Formats: sequence, C-alpha cells, structure tokens
Amino acid sequence: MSTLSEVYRQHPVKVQEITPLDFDSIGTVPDSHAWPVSDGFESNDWSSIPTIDLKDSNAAKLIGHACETFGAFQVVNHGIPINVFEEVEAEASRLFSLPTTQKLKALRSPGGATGYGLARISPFFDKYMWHEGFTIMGSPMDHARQLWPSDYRKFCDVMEDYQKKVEELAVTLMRQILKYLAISEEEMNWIGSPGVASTALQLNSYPVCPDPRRAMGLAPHTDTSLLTILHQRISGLQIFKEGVGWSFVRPTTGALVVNVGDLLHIISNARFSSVVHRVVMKEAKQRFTVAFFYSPPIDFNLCPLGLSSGQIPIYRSVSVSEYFGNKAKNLNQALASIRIS
Ligand SMILES: O=C(O)CCC(=O)C(=O)O
Ligand SMILES: [Fe+2]
Repeated sequence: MSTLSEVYRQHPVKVQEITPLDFDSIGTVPDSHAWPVSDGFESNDWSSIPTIDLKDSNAAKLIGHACETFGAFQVVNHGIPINVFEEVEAEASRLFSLPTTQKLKALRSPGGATGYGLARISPFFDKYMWHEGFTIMGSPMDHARQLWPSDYRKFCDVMEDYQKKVEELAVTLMRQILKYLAISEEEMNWIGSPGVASTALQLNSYPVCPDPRRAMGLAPHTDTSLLTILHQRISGLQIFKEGVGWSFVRPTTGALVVNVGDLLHIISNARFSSVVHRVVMKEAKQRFTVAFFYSPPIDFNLCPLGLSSGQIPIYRSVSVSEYFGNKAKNLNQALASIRIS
C-alpha cells in the first residue's frame, strides 16, 4: 500500500453519502438536513486562540504552547501572499457556482479519494450537512476536465501552486513543533523530502441556508492529519474547549488557522490536543474555505516520541495507513482503539 487513495479504496461509501443536496433548487431545509437546535449555533463567543507571527524568534514556544492549550492557533507572516488565497477562493467559487448537474460529473466515486462530494464524516451522522466539498490530491486534472472540458488549466495551476506553498509552510511549522517537543528530526526524516508526505487539499463550500439555526455546516470532528492549515474569510468555524464550550475562530485577513490532528496528538503522547471543531451557519453569505491536511507517508509508523525517562507511552505504534483505515471505519473510536494506558 503506498497512497492515501488506496486506503480509501478499501473503505467504500454509499453514493447517497457522497452526493450533496441540489442547493440550486432548495428553498427550505429538508428534514434530512435539519439538526436539533443547539445553543452554540448562535453563540457570539470568540475563541482566544493566539495569532502567532512565524518570524517571531519565540515562534516554537508560542506554537507549542498554543497546541497544548487549544490544539489550534492562527499564523501570520507565513510567507503566502494574500493574492494567492484570493485566487484559490475565486477558483473554488467558480467550481461551486457550476450547475449541480455539472458538478455531479466530477462526483467522488464510492471508493474514491478525490472529486466533488460530501464530507468523509457524513456516514457517521443521522443528518446531512449543509456542505459540499471538492478534494484534491496533487493534480486535480482528471476531475477538472470533467467540469470544464476545455478550460481546466487555470484551476489546476492555481490548486497545484497552492499545495506547494502550503506544504512548505506545513514543513516549517512541523520543524518548530518537533523542536518544542524535543523530537529529533531523524525520527521523522521524511519531513521536507518532496512528494513523500500524505497530503490533501479540501475545498469547502457552505451555501446560504434558508434556516441557519437548523443546519450544520460540518459536524463536530477531529482531523486525522498531523496538522491542518485552513484559510477562512467568513466566520463559521467553531472549536470546542473543555470547560469553555464552543467558540468561533475569528477570520483575520491573511492569517491561516492551524489545528492539531490525531496523528500529532499521538506523536506528542496526548500533550497536544486534537481539537474538536465544527462549522455552523453564522453569516448569511456563501462561505468558502480551503483546508490542507498534512500527514506522514502512508507506510510510516507513528508512536509517541520525545518522551522523557519514566514517561509511559499512552498509544501503541500504528502505521499511518492503519490509522486512516481505522478512522474511516470507526471515526471517534479510532484513538481509543490504539490506546494502551
Ligand atoms: O470550513 C471550515 O471552517 C473547517 C473545515 C474542516 O474542518 C475540514 O475540512 O476538516
Ligand atoms: Fe476539520
């Protein structure tokens, strides 16, 4: 097994759990998409996750502390110019504005990893989400051609260029994190080698909703990745903190939201929390976001690292492919299934 796509091929999903609602023709929230009303949906609380300047000489400490306290932070001075985000969003908007029949030409296949469709967490919930997504791994050419037979080049160039830039940022962030956790880079010697990490780019669209109090953009989940790097321009992302509850992450021009995923939680021996997050319909505007998921090569064996003497690992060693497979099957039980103490 050598790629993330092969893991997903072994965990096929039903077509109805892939196909988004026809948002073009919908005037009310159907029962299939109506979630119980939750107070937190209309919360006005903003989270206090820090905004960290990557050029700060203390960046490693600030990042480590944010990962321990919140499992998330925002980063500025990261080297990706604002016009790059604008271009990515313009292309995402061009895609999601296509008529539904056209978008369905690029529907993700039941055992597929890429293309148009519902979030991968959908099968685990009774209700559907007010969401449509498009997943890219490397070149999106095959699906882009189905959407725009003679006009796919720009989309591919923009998405490929963005993946390169954001992967470089993921490498920089991971190096700071390893420093903080006192993990030698030799233990993760694949970091920085081009083309070996398992990565995915997820374009998310949350269409305007006729009854935002009943709709869930993206249900509560943790990401499987080491790190996720998200661009949001419009609010809607909420993170959960024990004792605090749900609070919104404030969109900040040019900043990126970084969150800890399960794999980093495992490596850090649970020192870093894999933050639970969700998306609600806060603003009466269509919301586009772009998430980049960064994980080790699929054959890499993970285990808690950087332990001081006497510290006991709380997770057993697990390969990236086994963990992704486990999460595809069991979602929230995946971490518990590898816990040993
Ligand atoms: O759209 C967002 O704000 C969050 C997206 C997200 O959590 C995901 O794609 O895993
Ligand atoms: Fe997520």
